Amino acid sequence: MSGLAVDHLTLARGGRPVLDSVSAVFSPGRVTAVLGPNGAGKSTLLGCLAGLLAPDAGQVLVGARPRQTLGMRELARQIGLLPQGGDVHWDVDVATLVGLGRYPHRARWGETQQDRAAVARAMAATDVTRFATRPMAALSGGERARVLLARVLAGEPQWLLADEPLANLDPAHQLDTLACLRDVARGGAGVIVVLHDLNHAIQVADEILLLRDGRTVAQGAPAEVLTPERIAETYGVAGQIGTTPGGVPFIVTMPMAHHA
Ligand SMILES: Nc1ncnc2c1ncn2[C@@H]1O[C@H](COP(=O)(O)OP(=O)(O)OP(=O)(O)O)[C@@H](O)[C@H]1O
Repeated sequence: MSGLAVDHLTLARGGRPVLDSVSAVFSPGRVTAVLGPNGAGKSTLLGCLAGLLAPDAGQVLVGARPRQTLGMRELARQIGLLPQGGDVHWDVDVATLVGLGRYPHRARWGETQQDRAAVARAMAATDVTRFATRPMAALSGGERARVLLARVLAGEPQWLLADEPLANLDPAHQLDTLACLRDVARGGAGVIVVLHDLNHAIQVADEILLLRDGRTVAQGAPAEVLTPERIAETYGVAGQIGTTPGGVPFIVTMPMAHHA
């Protein structure tokens, strides 16, 4: 499996340019965090990568192949998307919903042992096994969010695209989810995750793609990309970068005026 790439991707939505000649390469076995202010084009980029949005110009390459040469089923096996703020509004139990994530792999004669094992692994990784028989409507927002991640994980995609997967999660489950994304990458898949919290990004990411106004500001290692200057230029806030006594890097953001 080689990389996933966008090459001079350009797209207007509502008559306005939303992606403006964005080029980037994503690597298997690595977590890339996509960062940028509201409206920067992060979700639009994921939509293009997943084949939900067609660019006006430029292209998405899956391996070395233009995305449009892949059939729907092949694309669904290769790329799993967890959309932003996704939810379900029908009466379905957790195990059934997670099982739907196996759909691109399902053989004609039904569920295999491999399907059942992948569903069990995905539910364990997201800590939803104990909800297996519960209807989705009987779960909290954060619990439902974890089930939706489990559905994507069950498909064991080669590329996991997750758009703000930590929204609605408590701090412990946020960290669990970041660890889960790292595990997915350790297993060889490429992970592309949209995040807002810069601390989550530096914790989880091998690489950061920073967008603003539909353009790439920078792509590279977290320490190279998230400098105080870039944080100021991109977000309009002051960022102070430090390290805990245990060696964990952190970033504190504050209004520019409060920055000495
Ligand atoms: N369906 C749409 N029609 C018209 N414009 C859209 C549509 N969806 C998004 N946009 C616009 O495209 C731009 C990029 O949106 P996008 O959702 O990709 O941003 P984002 O970086 O993911 O933002 P956020 O952090 O707020 O989720 C925004 O200015 C948005 O208003």
